Amino acid sequence: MSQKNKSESEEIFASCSFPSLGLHQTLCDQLQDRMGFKVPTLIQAQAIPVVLSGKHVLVNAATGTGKTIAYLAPVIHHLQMYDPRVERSDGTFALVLVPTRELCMQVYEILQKLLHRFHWIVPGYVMGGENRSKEKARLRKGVSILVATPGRLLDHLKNTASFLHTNLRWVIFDEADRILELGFGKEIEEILEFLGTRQCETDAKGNGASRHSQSQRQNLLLSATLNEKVNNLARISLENPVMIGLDEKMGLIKQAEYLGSIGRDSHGESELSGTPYSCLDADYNLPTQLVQRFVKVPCGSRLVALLSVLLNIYEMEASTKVVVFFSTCDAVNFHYELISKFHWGLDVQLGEQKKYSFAKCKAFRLHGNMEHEDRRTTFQGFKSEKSALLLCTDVAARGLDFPEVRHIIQYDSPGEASEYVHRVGRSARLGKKGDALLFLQPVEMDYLQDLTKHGVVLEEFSLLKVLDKFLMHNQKSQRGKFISLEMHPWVLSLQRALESYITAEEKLKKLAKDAFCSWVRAYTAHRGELKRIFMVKKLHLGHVARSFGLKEQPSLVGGSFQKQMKKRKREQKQEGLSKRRKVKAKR
Ligand SMILES: Nc1ncnc2c1ncn2[C@@H]1O[C@H](COP(=O)(O)OP(=O)(O)OP(=O)(O)O)[C@@H](O)[C@H]1O
Repeated sequence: MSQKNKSESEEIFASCSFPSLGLHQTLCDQLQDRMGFKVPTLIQAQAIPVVLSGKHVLVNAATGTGKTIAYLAPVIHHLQMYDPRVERSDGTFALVLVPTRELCMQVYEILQKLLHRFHWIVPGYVMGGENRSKEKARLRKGVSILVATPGRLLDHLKNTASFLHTNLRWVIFDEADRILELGFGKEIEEILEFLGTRQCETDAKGNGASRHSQSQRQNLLLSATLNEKVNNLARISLENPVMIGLDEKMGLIKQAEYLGSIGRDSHGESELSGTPYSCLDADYNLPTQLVQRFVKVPCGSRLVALLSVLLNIYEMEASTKVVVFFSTCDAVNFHYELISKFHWGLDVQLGEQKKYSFAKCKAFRLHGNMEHEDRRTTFQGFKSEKSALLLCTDVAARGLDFPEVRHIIQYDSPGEASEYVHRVGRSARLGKKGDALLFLQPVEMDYLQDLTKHGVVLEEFSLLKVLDKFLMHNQKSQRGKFISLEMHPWVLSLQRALESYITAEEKLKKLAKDAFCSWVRAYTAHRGELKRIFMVKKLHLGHVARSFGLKEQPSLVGGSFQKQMKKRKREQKQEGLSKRRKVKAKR
């Protein structure tokens, strides 16, 4: 092992074994034989003993560091030791709340593997999009460890009388920040109300006597980023939590501040010793081996730049996995259709015909407007391919563990810096290499400062070098001489080819127009501080249209769009008015 690899793996893996953390031998064998995990990751080594001890825990650690096992293993350890053995009729002992359906499936699949030798502990899931009656039937039979998305869980808590949770001992919020950002805050409050906030209040309410006296409630909260909403959830749900994985460089003062910020007394019973700490300034945890770059591209050349970057990646590495993030479902649909169908034939000197295909591998798409079953197939398909391209919205940004993703391209910028962190976190997992590339237009460069505020620093990627590679024979003498990207011969000819192709393909043209409209709408929806950077006023809509391969100016495309924009403005005005009225009324 080279020195570099050695130190990288030392940063990820601990120098102890799973049994030494206190886990049952059969479970350790299962981790090794079934999952191939020989030693724990650092975060697992820190978290497992604490979770085993029964304390409430807040885990804040970089993406891809093994948080899932850090909570599942201790829960299974305890459950498999219950005497009498847990039975289906005992209902649910552990509840794992996750933000998305894909993450729900992912955690459930890991659970299935871990429980292979503990057949009496039954895993299960409930999530939006699934058949309610089938879920009801499963809950009626009994599920020992339940993975759930918040909306559907609440639905069952309210409407499925046979859902037994009087033995509930663990409530785990995985990707807590995302759950809250997706607007599930209200559902979470209601869920906590149903289940009792921190203690085993269900027993106190006399909802059923337990065969298992161990049922003292333990809540766990896991998040790769911390923010005010997560702090609030921590405040409501955790009792004297132990902080794990928070930034080592921060000292005790920061911990105390953090504990203060979530309303805990740092001199009280909170566990402060021995664990690394907090990122009050919302500095984000990013894998150190991740190479992060940005590319500055004028709006009208964005599509050509994206295709060229993809072409370059697959020419350099015949087999690799790439994820490209877009801001809207329509944009994903358009680019997916284009990339799957468009091949560019170019007459090269000597009469040769070179055909460029921009995805030399299987392409997938994933977004929230897809049918549930299609989402599931994409998720599994992209996971199992060795070389593949995934075009997606932020539905794929959190928690999903796609093995071996090397490149993350953020074609549309992510908005909040925390979203940036989660998107790039789909690569460079567990010490593996990763390259992240963020597309920015010249008018958006201030976004880099916003990232810098959170400790994220990006280097510039030289797109011209990539474009020069594709120069035709007769243009090669001019290599390195094009200063303006828009005038680069490769850009000009590819753009022309794209525009003719899209104009000729009715279906694609329609997709391009829809994508154009929704893209501009999404651009207007940037929040707070970011509005100053991503300003529609600064955009040249004709150039935006070019970035969807449209020759027509937006006025031709935008009849319905203009109407929608007007409607939106009216609605915003109305909202503003009613808010102001409410404020007045309060006063
Ligand atoms: N001890 C281990 N040894 C080897 N691989 C491991 C170990 N623990 C976890 N992994 C693998 O590491 C990858 C990342 O794990 P996981 O998805 O739990 O990370 P995470 O911290 O939850 O990431 P995110 O914040 O993005 O959700 C997975 O592929 C998992 O199978």
